[in-house]
Amino acid sequence: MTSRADDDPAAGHARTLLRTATRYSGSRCAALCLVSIAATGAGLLLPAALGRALDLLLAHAPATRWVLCCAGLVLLLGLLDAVQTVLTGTVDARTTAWLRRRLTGHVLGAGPRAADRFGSGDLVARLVGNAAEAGTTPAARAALVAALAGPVGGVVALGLIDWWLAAVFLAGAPVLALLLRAVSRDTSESASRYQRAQGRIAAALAEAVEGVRTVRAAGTEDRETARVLRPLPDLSRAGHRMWRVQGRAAARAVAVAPLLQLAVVAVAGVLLTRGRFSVGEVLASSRYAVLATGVGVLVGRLAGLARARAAARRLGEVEAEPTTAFGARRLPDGPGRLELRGVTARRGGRTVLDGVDLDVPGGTTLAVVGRSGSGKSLLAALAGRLADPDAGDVLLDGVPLRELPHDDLRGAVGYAFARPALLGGTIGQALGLGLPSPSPGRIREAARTALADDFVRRLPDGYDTAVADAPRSGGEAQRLGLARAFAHGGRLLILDDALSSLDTVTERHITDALFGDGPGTTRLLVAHRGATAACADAVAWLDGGRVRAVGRHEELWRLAEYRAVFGEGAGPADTGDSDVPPVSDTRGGNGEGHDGMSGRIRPAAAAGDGTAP
Ligand SMILES: Nc1ncnc2c1ncn2[C@@H]1O[C@H](COP(=O)(O)OP(=O)(O)OP(=O)(O)O)[C@@H](O)[C@H]1O
Repeated sequence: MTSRADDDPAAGHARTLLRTATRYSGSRCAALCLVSIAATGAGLLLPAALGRALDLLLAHAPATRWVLCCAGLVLLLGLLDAVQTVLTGTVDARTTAWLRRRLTGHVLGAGPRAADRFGSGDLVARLVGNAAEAGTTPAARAALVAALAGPVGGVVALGLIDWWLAAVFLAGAPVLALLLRAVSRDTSESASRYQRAQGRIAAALAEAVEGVRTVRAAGTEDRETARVLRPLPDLSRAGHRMWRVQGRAAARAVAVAPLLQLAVVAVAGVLLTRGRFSVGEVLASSRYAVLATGVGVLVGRLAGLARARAAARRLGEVEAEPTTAFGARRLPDGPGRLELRGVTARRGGRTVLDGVDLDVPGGTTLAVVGRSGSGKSLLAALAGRLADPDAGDVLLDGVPLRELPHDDLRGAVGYAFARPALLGGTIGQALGLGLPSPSPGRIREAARTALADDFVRRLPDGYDTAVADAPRSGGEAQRLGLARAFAHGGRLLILDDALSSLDTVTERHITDALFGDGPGTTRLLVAHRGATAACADAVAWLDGGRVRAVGRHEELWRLAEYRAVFGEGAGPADTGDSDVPPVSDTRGGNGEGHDGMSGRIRPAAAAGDGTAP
């Protein structure tokens, strides 16, 4: 038998999230519940005290005690209301903060997958807007319990005065119950649609802001505005429906409740004429009838709770996205040997990498080349476990990356990207990101290697300049990204197109420094330029999801199709033979390495299709 959580994982996650969040604000929630119920109790006592005081006053009997009692209850109600307001605010704030912390950690733990699935704008809408709405759930539940206690207490009080009064009320109660059920269901549905439309607007807005230069260049501001706001009619329909549901419920309540109150007062009047009731009891009955039919408050509370739960469900969808699990196997000492064994990765329903095998000995540099979309960045992401393959394994010094603990893995692998995101308050902090104790000396040394030190020192506050106040070109940003990767260190350095915006002289300087830094680091380099590939010990040429060949750049350069990857036509070096040597041919005569690189970088036996194209 499957549970509801199995049927709808997002709803299951939403329930767990709300349960844990409620526990987090547990004592305040309990206090809020008690205060709300106490306020309802005081509200229930007031009519009885009022009735009693009125009877005594009409009978010219001493009524001071009861009048004081009424005044005390009114004061207490005011006080409890104030405490309730403060507690509701703090519970909402704490729960929202907890949800945002939890979801932010989860999104970052899930990696690029969450951003790919939801889009950054929608994620922001969920973590900011929906978290705030979902954060009201514990307080809304407490308020609902108290709001329910009012009508229930009212009916009980009517029954205590005379069972006829309760019977008259209960005869009409099913209509009210149906009304409330419809409010809860319809509001929940409309709130989900409303929040989804909000998310779509946020996602489109984030895209438009990111691409604002393209939009300006194309002169399509109006069209883009229309695209961003396309979900508005949907949003408006859902919003109107929400108000209609509440309005209709309130109108029905207005029609039904006074009828029930009138019926109760009529019965109380009959009992008064028969001498069974005093005037005070008639007053109390009419007040309790109003309390018992207090559906207006309930409608508001139920609608609020339905909106909060719809928002929590959207958070549950994010929470359902699995995070990366890490192992406990320690990384042994080693040179940084990287192995890909039968690595297959699918994206967008397409197999981008299909059973790739590579073996990169420690301390060597492998350049990965291939046409645009051939899977170079994906391979780089798999090599440092920014993503997991759908099949096969990636190993560092003999240990599958999946089995490594988070800190061992991140400490061992450094990354630089084509468009590095600089995170941190100052440039110095951004360069030391991820280091347990970033020393200024280490950061400066790394910046010098990346040829970034000069322009950083020219900034108003040098390394202490706020990232937001440090204008930088694409090449300067890349040099900062490289500096961060160099400062990070580690036995494996992955440069995913991280040199593409550098001028050729700067690139030459950096590659010289990079490849001359001794045998301590293994490097995987996504390269678009022949000059970059030429610096590497070997090149892995990706084509059609496979490693077409591995060899030194100058060796592969003899092949016209290889040259075509770099946009070069057939030249004097062209042998006229378009056949790619099988992988085994590229290894050289000893069957291990290639062209003097024996045993250094080689595809595993099955790597590459090994056939002529
Ligand atoms: N999240 C994703 N969803 C769908 N397809 C994806 C996703 N990520 C990558 N792809 C596809 O996988 C293929 C390989 O992408 P990748 O970025 O690795 O190529 P690349 O060789 O680095 O290209 P380039 O040289 O243009 O940077 C591309 O066709 C790309 O569209």
